[in-house]
Amino acid sequence: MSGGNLAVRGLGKAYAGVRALDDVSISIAAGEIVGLIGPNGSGKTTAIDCVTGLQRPDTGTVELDGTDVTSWRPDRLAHHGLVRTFQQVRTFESLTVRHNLRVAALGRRPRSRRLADLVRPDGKDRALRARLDELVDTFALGPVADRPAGQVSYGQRKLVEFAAACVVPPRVLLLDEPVAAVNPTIGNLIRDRIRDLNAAGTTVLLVEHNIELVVGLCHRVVVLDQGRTLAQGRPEEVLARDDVQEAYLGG
Ligand SMILES: Nc1ncnc2c1ncn2[C@@H]1O[C@H](COP(=O)(O)OP(=O)(O)OP(=O)(O)O)[C@@H](O)[C@H]1O
Repeated sequence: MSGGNLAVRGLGKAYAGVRALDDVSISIAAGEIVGLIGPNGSGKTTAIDCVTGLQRPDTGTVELDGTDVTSWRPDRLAHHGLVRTFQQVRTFESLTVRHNLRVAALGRRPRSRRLADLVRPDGKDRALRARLDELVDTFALGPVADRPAGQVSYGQRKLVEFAAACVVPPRVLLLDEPVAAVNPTIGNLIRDRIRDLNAAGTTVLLVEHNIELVVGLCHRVVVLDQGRTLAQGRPEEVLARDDVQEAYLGG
């Protein structure tokens, strides 16, 4: 995998009078894990939404490996290796866990190949089946792989969502609270998978309230407060700052 540099400059976004982001700039070098943290409502999800094309920023630009991708649609960004997960899981509830991964895999292919794969009998689709088996295995989803996603635990659905984002290893992965409301076993599994992906070359932007996870994983953190960048730097140094602690207590 090559590339994975993300440069966000001067991002601004307002929702009906609420200034969610104000002149936010974040640069992430290929291979980094950067934490985007801050109190509730500080603009973290809005930042991810603007970077991944779900929201159109009012101001600012997003560059992926030097290409201006501002306001590109999410599927176009995914084809260029920029992928996200959501704070609230978005699995297809009536499809099995394995089928959810298959849909994600087909979604990452060019349209022409997607159609061919959909009509191809499952048995001939060996490479895809092998990749799905591998994901089921590494995300510990074996026991529930053939159950509808709507019938597995919330933590397992978080794993499905994460695994779906990795069907093709992304160049840049944006994770929106991947361990929120999951048990420690699943939380540790998710932490390990983030490490593995990063070791294989994926750049990661991690939005997370679990500070232990952030400190354990991130090379740098960026702190947002009321839509503005309050601080950035090494996790231990930034978290020790009085203004950062005050922002959290006030949030
Ligand atoms: N679709 C929307 N319409 C109106 N206001 C919104 C919308 N989305 C977010 N906001 C507001 O924008 C601000 C930033 O919200 P955002 O969800 O980006 O923060 P956050 O840091 O991700 O919060 P949390 O940690 O609670 O998930 C908040 O004041 C929020 O109420």
